[in-house]
Amino acid sequence: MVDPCLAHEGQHVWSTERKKKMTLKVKNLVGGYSSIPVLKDISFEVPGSSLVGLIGLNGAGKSTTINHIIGLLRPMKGSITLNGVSLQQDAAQYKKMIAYIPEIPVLYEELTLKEHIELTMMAYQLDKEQAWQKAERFLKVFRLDNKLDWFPINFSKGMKQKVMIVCALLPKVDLLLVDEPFLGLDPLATRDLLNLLDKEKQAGTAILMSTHVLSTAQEVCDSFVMIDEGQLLASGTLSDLQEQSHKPDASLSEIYLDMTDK
Ligand SMILES: Nc1ncnc2c1ncn2[C@@H]1O[C@H](COP(=O)(O)OP(=O)(O)OP(=O)(O)O)[C@@H](O)[C@H]1O
Repeated sequence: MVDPCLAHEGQHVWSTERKKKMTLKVKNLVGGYSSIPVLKDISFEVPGSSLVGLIGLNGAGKSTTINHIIGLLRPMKGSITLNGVSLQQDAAQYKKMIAYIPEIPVLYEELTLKEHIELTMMAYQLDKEQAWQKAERFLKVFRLDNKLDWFPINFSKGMKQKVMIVCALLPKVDLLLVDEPFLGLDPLATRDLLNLLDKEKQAGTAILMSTHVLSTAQEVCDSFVMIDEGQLLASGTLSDLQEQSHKPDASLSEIYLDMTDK
C-alpha cells in the first residue's frame, strides 16, 4: 500500500488529514518526583504544524513537564495523550510518535557518531538508505560529516548537542520535544537548528520547545505555554497574551515578568 505521505527531498510531507489529527493534549496534569507534586493541574495542547514555546524561569517545571510527556515520570493525576493515545494505553505506539532533544546531551561513551546514528535507525526501525540520506544532510548542516568515527569524548558540549539533534530529527515523528536548545549552541548552530525545526513544523510535526531565552522564543514560536512554580500562568499566541495582560505592545519577556510578579 502506498504511504499517504509524499516523499519530498527525503522529507515526508504529511497529508492534511493526518496533520489535523496530530495533537499533544496535556489535561489537568499533576506530577513530579516521588510524592512531591511539582506540576499543579497543568493543561495545554500542542497541535500539529506548530511550534509552541514552554516558557518559565529556572525551576518553573519545564523539564518536569517534558519528562512526563516522554514517560520518564508518571502523572499523579490527569492525562497526556498524543493523537488520542496515552503511554499507558500503548507504550510502543506512543514512543514511536515522539523524539526528544534533551537539555544535557546523553551519549554512549563507547559508541562513535556513526554508531549513534545506526542505533537511532534501529530503535525507530528506519529504512537505512533513506535514513542515511537524511543523516548526511543534517551532518553537513552541523559540520559533523567528517567526524563519523569520533567518540563522544572528542566532542565539545555543543557538538554533543548537535549529535542529539541529528539523531532526534532522523525519524519522522508526530511530536518533537526540545528542551532548552540555545544554551550550548553557537549562533550559527542556533540558526541552523531553527531552520530545521521550521522545516519539521511545515511538514506537520507538533513541536514543544522549552526555553527561557524569551527574545528568541517570541521570534520563532507560534504560541506559548507560560508556567511558574509548577502552575500554568497563561497560554496562547503573543496577541492572546498581550490581550490577557492588557498590554497590547508588550514583549513576551515583559508579559512573563509581569505575570510572575503578580
Ligand atoms: N529529580 C528531581 N527530584 C526532585 N525534585 C526535582 C528533581 N528535578 C527537579 N526537581 C524540582 O522540580 C522543580 C522544577 O524543576 P524543573 O527541572 O522542571 O525546572 P525547569 O523549569 O526545567 O528549570 P531550568 O530552567 O532551571 O532547567 C524544581 O523545584 C526542582 O527543584
